[in-house]
Amino acid sequence: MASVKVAVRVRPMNRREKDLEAKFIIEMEGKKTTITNIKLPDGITGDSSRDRTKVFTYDFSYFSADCKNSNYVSQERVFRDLGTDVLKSAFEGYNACVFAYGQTGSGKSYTMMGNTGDSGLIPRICEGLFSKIADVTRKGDASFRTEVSYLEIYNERVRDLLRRKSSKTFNLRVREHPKEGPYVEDLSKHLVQNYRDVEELMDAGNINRTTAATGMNDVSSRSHAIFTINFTQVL
Ligand SMILES: Nc1ncnc2c1ncn2[C@@H]1O[C@H](COP(=O)(O)OP(=O)(O)OP(=O)(O)O)[C@@H](O)[C@H]1O
Repeated sequence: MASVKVAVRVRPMNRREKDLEAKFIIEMEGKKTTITNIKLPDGITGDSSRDRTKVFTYDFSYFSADCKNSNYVSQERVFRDLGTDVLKSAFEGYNACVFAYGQTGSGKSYTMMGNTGDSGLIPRICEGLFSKIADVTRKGDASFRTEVSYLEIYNERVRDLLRRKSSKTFNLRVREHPKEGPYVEDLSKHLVQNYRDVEELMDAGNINRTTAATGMNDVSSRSHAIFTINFTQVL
């Protein structure tokens, strides 16, 4: 299995874009994503040396703007393509990570969290995780301890989103463990038994994020949140 997989997903146009009669400049076929520079309106000069078309190849190119498009995929399919390997690796003992990158409103939350009734990657990964843990525990092979942490990096400072305000909430230090690699000193860990517990902690942490606490939208591009689930086998 490749150690890194990259997918790009195009969301449907929103009301504003439709009102502006915006045109799609992205096309997808198989793994390929093609971007075509639009023709500049008469009178506006651009850099004529730029290629009109650029083609990129990713592990997956998903086109969500038209359900009849051959590159349209369901949330379930996104999970099968990207989430199942994460689960497999985690149970093989590897650290696994999924992250979404993109500008405000580009569809990160939709892909990661999904909607009521059609969940995204994180709920599906958690469901898979807890169901596998339940399976193994039922067979009496092992039992597990599952803990979560939630932090925000804002203005290059690390902040614990799940701890009541104290000296250990803000400005946490990132350190390097000789065997286990980088970690955040004093980051709180919270025991969870099921996805409901995970969801409650995510909701609590989201309230503490700088964007929510200040109501400032412009900070969202500088605020990065990292949610970690750690499960260890208890003998
Ligand atoms: N693949 C998709 N299919 C259908 N609708 C989508 C898709 N991706 C995003 N949307 C819709 O687009 C809007 C913006 O998406 P979303 O809130 O996920 O963006 P975001 O990148 O998380 O934004 P922010 O950084 O501001 O939190 C939402 O209304 C969402 O439902």
